[in-house]
Amino acid sequence: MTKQGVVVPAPAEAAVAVPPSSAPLLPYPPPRAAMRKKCLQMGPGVGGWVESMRASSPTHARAAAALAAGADEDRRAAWMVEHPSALSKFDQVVAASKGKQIVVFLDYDGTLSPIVDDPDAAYMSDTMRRAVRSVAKHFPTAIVSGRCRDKVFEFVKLAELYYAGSHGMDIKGPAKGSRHTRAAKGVLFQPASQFLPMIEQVHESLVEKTRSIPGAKVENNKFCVSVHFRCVDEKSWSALAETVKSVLKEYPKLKLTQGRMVFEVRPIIKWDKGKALEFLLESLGFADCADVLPVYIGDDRTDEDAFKVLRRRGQGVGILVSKHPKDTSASYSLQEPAEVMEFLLRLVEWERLSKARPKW
Ligand SMILES: O=P(O)(O)OC[C@H]1O[C@H](O[C@H]2O[C@H](CO)[C@@H](O)[C@H](O)[C@H]2O)[C@H](O)[C@@H](O)[C@@H]1O
Repeated sequence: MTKQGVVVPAPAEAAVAVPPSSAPLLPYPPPRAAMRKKCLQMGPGVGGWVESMRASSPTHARAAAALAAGADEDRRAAWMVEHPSALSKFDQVVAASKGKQIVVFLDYDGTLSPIVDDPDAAYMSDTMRRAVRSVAKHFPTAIVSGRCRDKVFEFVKLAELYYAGSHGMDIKGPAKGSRHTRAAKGVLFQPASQFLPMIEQVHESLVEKTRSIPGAKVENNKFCVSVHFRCVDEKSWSALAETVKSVLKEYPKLKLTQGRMVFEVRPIIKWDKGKALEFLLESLGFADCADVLPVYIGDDRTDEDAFKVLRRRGQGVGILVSKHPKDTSASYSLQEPAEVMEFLLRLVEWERLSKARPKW
């Protein structure tokens, strides 16, 4: 690794299952569900990948739910006890922030924008943008996304936020200062910069090799590459998995993880959304600080790295956006982006009111 901006060597990340911690992280958290790491490394054969692709498909989730409607209801109710709605438990969530600075971390796809077939058309609504802008007026706020940083900025269009693109491998401070953040125009951290030429290469190769698979879409996210299969016929999934696997054989310094109907090709450095969260807290002056409450909202497997960091620090609120029960290290849940917006607006309103309240 070169010295500039790079502090992380590139050892292979072990695909070990993380044992669930039984220790409570917040004074109030609901018990944590057992966590199973679902990161796909080079290990599983194509069969395992296809099984995992199926598991991430909403059609399959619905079919499974229809088959076991009763059992599913029970499962969901039990899951909601462990991961209650951050809206219905709003008072509990904000009670944890007493005397602390809230810092807000937001994933983009599936959290601020609804999931759509075309990744280039995953627009955020103006009302959501207004909600995020209001949040940023009151709290330091960061967008943490798997997307290329420039691309996610094009969608969000708010200069007062921190942005961590490429799953946290490309971090930039706000171009415009706010009451909570001073403008920190430059790039703050790019731990995978030496992988840029390799990512370019693998992107080209994946585009070329998947061309014959209808619906496959390869997206260059600068320090990582996404291979989408949302629009690929299920009959071609194993061909796609086989193709991706064969391309990656040539790149032992890259690893494969899976998101929502997408393969994510990433450098094997030990850097993820969780590390980005810690880096940003440090940049904001909250390293090893008890007076901060990070609130992280995300919907994807890659957001689990951030939820785990909050668990480990025993500090903060992890909120998973999901309609269905999922293994997660988050403490709370919200069903969809519309609920995320409601939560953000309530947070702003609560902050306004608490400032207006006399301090006895
Ligand atoms: O970390 P995120 O901001 O959630 O980014 C993760 C991936 O999001 C995008 O893909 C997902 O959203 C698309 C648009 O709704 C959808 O078509 C796709 O199936 C989802 O996986 C983005 O296109 C990827 O590059 C990101 O890695």
